[in-house]
Formats: sequence, C-alpha cells, structure tokens
Amino acid sequence: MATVTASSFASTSSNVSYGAVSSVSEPKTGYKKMGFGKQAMTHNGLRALNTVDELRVKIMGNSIARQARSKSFNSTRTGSRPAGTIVCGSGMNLVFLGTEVGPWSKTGGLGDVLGGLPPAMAANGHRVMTVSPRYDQYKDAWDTEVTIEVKVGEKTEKVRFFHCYKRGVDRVFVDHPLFLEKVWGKTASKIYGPIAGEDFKDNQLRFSLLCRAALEAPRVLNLNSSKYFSGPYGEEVVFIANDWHTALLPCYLKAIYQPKGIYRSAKVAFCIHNIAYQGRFASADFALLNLPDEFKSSFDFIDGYDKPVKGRKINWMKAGILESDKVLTVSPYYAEELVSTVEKGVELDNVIRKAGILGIVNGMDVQEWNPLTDKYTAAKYDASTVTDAKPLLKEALQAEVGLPVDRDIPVIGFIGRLEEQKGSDILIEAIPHFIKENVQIIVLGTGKKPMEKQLEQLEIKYPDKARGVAKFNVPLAHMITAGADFMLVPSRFEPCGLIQLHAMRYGTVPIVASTGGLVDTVKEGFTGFQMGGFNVECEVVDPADVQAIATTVTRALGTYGTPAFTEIIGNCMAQDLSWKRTRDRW
Ligand SMILES: Nc1ncnc2c1ncn2[C@@H]1O[C@H](COP(=O)(O)OP(=O)(O)O[C@H]2O[C@H](CO)[C@@H](O)[C@H](O)[C@H]2O)[C@@H](O)[C@H]1O
Ligand SMILES: OC[C@H]1O[C@H](O[C@H]2[C@H](O)[C@@H](O)[C@@H](O[C@H]3[C@H](O)[C@@H](O)[C@@H](O)O[C@@H]3CO)O[C@@H]2CO)[C@H](O)[C@@H](O)[C@@H]1O
Repeated sequence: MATVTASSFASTSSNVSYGAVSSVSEPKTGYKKMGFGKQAMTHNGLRALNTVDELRVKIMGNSIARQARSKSFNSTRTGSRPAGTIVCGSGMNLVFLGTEVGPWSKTGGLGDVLGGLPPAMAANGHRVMTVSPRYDQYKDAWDTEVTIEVKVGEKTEKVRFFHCYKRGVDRVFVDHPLFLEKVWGKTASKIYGPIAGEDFKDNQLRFSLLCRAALEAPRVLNLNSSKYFSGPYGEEVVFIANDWHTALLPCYLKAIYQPKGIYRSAKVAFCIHNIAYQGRFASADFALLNLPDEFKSSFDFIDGYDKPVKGRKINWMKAGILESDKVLTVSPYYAEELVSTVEKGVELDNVIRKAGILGIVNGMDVQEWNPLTDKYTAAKYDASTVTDAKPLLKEALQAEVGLPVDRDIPVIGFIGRLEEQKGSDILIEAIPHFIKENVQIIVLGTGKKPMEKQLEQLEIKYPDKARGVAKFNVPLAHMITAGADFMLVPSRFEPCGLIQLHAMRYGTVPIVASTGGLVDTVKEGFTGFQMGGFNVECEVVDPADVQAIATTVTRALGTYGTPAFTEIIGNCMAQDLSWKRTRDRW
C-alpha cells in the first residue's frame, strides 16, 4: 500500500501552481442545473470540472488507480500515474469544515484544532482539506477563480474559493461578503457577532452558505497540490463537521446530493467542541434552511428558556448529532459527562445517548507551541534547560505586564475566553483568598464586558501582585505560557482544554478544575493539581468553588522550588502531547 510519511510532508512547501489565468473565463456553476459549464480553466494547478459525469468517471478511475497503486507505490511517485486520476494514498479523503481555522482565524480552541489536527491526519497518509470562511485577504491563499452558486435563504449566492497548501493540507477558504465584509480580519472577536455575547442576525444564512460550499469544494476544486495527490477529491469523502455552525452539512448531503446519486458513500462525523453553543433559533427559521420538512423533527427542540423565543425552537446541534454517521467529542471524560445529566449534556444528553458518542482527547500543535523555537519568547529551552530559562522568561513577562520583576516570586497565569465556562468570575472572587501569599497573577482574556471589567480592576486592587489584560494577544499568551510557573484553569466545564496542554509542554504546572479533558490530561501530583469539580450553574459563583481554588493554589504554591515541583515539571515536559498521540484514533 502506498504510504506517505510524516517526514515526506514536513519539507513540502506549497507547490500549487495556478499558472496564467488572465484570459480564462470564470466557470459559473449552478447546483440547480447540476452542471459546471464547459469553460475549463486552463491554468496548471486548478480547473473546474466540466460535468458531474466527468467527476464520476474520475472517481471510478480512482478505485482502479488505487488497486494498481497497491502493487507499486514507486511508480506513482515517479509520475507514471495517468493524469487526472485521484490519488488517495493509503488513507481516506478527509474534509474538515469549521468556522475557525488557525492560524488564519481563531477565537479559541476550535481554531487550534482545525489548524493542528488536519496536518497530523495528512501526515498519516490521508488526503486532507479544510473548508472555512475567508474572513480576510489572506496573503498566502490564492484565488482559484472557481465559483459556484448556491441557494441560501431565498437568494442564490455566488461563492468563490481561495486556496493554499500548507503542511500537507489543502486549505480552502470560502469567499463571500457574509464573511469578509462583516469580519474584515478581526477573527479574534467578530466571527460570530459584533461583540462577544451578541450574534450576527444572519448567522444561520452565513453558516448555511458555508455548509453548501463545503459540499461543493471536494467536487469542483481540481487540486494538484502535492506530488501524492491530484484532481478533485471527488465523492469518496469523509466530512468532519465541527460544532453547531456545520450541522447543516449532513442534512444537505442527505437532502440534496444523495437522492441524485452523488456522495452515495460519503460519511459525516460530527465533532462537538462545546455543547454550550448549540445554535437554538425560532422554529419559523427552519424555512431559511432550504431543507425538506422531513428534517424538521431532527431540529425540533423545546426548552424552558425564552431565548431567542419562548418554548419550542430549532436546534442545529441536535440535527447535526442525529443526521451524522458518527458523533465525536474532544475527550473521553467529556463524552461521559455529556450523557451523564441534563445539566452536563445541556439538554442534549438524551439525544447524544441515542446517537452514541466517542471521545478522543485533543492534541496540541507542537509546531506553534514549541519552547525551543517559540518566536514570541526571548529564551528558547527544552526539558534539559527549563530551570535556567524559566527565571529569564518570568522576568521578561513581569516586565511586559508591569509587575515587579523578581524571579523568586511564583507567577500564576490564566488564559481564556471570558465566559462562565472558563470560571474567570470564580477566580476573581478567589484571588483575595490567596493573594497574601508570595505570588503574582496575570490574567489574559476577552469576552463578556463585565468580566473584562473585572480583569481591568485587578491592577487597581493589587498593583504589585496582579494584572488583567483584556485583549486577544497571541504573543502575550505565549509569554505567559512560557514565563509563568503555574497555569490556572478553573473551568466550570471544559470539553478538552488546550491551555493546560500548552502549559505542560512549556514546563508550566497546571492547576485545573476536575472536569472534561482536564481530568484526562492532568494527573494530580504527577503533572499538576486537581481542584475538584465545580458547580456548572453559570449564574452563580459557588463559595465552595472559590474555596477550592484558594486551597489548591495554596497547596500548589507550597511545592514551588521543591524537588517535587521540579519532578512535576519534568513529568509535564516528558509527555507527547502532539496530535500524533491521538490521530490514529481519529
Ligand atoms: N485573550 C487571548 N489571547 C490570545 N490567545 C487566547 C486568548 N484567549 C484564548 N486564547 C487561545 O485560545 C485557545 C483556547 O483553547 P481552549 O481549548 O482552551 O478553549 P476553547 O474554549 O476556546 O475551545 C473549545 O474547543 C477546544 C477544542 O476542541 C476544546 O479544547 C475546549 O475545551 C473547548 O471549550 C488557546 O490557544 C489560547 O491560547
Ligand atoms: O474557539 C472558541 C469557541 O468558538 C466557538 O464558540 C462560539 C459559538 O459557537 C458562537 O455561537 C458564539 O457564541 C455566542 C452565542 O452564540 C451567544 O448566544 C452568546 O451566548 O454568546 C456566545 C459567545 O459570544 O461565539 C462562540 C465563541 O465565543 C465554538 O463553537 C466553541 O467550541 C469554541 O470553544
């Protein structure tokens, strides 16, 4: 069988060539007609397929090509492959769909996963594409000049695809004013709404368009990105839809494509990164989605809340769960939690129980988060030099945020979106209980305005001890991860959490709430400190949780500078936290 090794991708830079395109007319495609026009693009790297039939011929050819390839991979490598056949390596054609894809767009961990997991899957021999919105004029992604037309709401929208090839992955960006003109690159804050907590009114249309485009991309983009794969991905595809924004993909697949004989064997995996965001809307909005009535029951949902309307509504995530072939989430413990109670499953526990769920713990992007090469930190280090580097990095961090510079004071960091999930409100109440210790604390986050205000108060209340930075600041996130001694993760719930993974790789000891992936990834006394589970009610700050933070922080500070602390740092840094660890399960 053909195998593609990680190292063969490691050095692969993009060899996508779009050639001379100036005189090429645009292929206008209309799904309604199921034809893609006859104007094939003549540039080297990419052309639009002429007809659906042509696509089918290619796919049939592909299975023949695959049989031949299993006899001799070398002949494929040396270029004897017939032009236009799809080469799938030994793996599958994977198409990840998400609203965030790092480093191009990110408000949090979803962007990290869509950034880091696909290259790991590519290195495992799969052909991998990600599809996400083009929120900015990305300087590294080129116009494929392939356009399609899709029905969104009551209108037919023209969508254009941009593309680049990085780390073995075809990164496809969906270009439409609903994304770029709304967001203009402000992807840390404006992907979902004008401000945190407020959604764009047309989000259903935006994400409907995204799902429609994602179903077209594997068919219409004739990608020749690497020497291992060529031609369109075709129909033998596994889609990996991520979170509620992508829940329409399995629905459109079943409603629009499969009845026409297209994507017959395609499968959809639906990955839940956060059950807290489900996409609940008024029932009447079902009409916007352009789905047949038989899908209504998958969306139908009743809750006791008035938002966005009282009582009966539609729930995108529910439909994503029910209409997909496989439901995944980002850690085994979170998978258990989701089906354990109504509260932890956020009223979808019964639906998930019915569908079944598999939890696979997240990996982290060890390329972006590497203490030996980190472009944002002043000293580079690994496990053998961590004790020398940490004091320098700590001093740089203290100076950066304006705290007294003193390498002997243990520093605690916090990084996260300021939502109830992350427990920053509990932390704020806990700080007075431990701030009298020899300690400094630096809190970085953006999100809900009242929580940002709480952060900004820290400096006023504890000028020599605490700083709150209400900004989305990637360099500072790296500096905190490297320069702090402890990383506090006081989440009410945490599907997986990447902060603690980043921290451990940098020899920064995590102090975590015992929930979700924090349970799976941080071992009490070995790689960090567990605080116990917190009250998941978001409206209250439970005094017991405040106390748990204070007690555990004091306990952790007690180990600072001891051989036990050094051992924990060593244990943290000795782990393989990369996607390699979990990609086989995926
Ligand atoms: N102000 C700021 N400035 C700079 N960087 C910031 C920042 N605030 C957050 N970040 C970054 O955003 C990422 C946060 O990732 P997490 O996985 O911890 O949480 P999130 O809740 O967003 O993700 C959800 O999805 C992921 C992926 O599945 C799950 O791990 C997680 O549990 C789930 O809640 C980190 O890379 C962090 O550095
Ligand atoms: O990567 C970080 C997270 O990004 C996603 O979460 C976003 C969510 O999907 C959006 O719907 C929106 O959430 C807002 C929600 O819709 C609104 O009703 C209100 O409750 O405020 C929410 C926050 O603004 O923004 C979320 C990001 O902030 C992704 O779904 C998560 O898995 C990721 O954790």
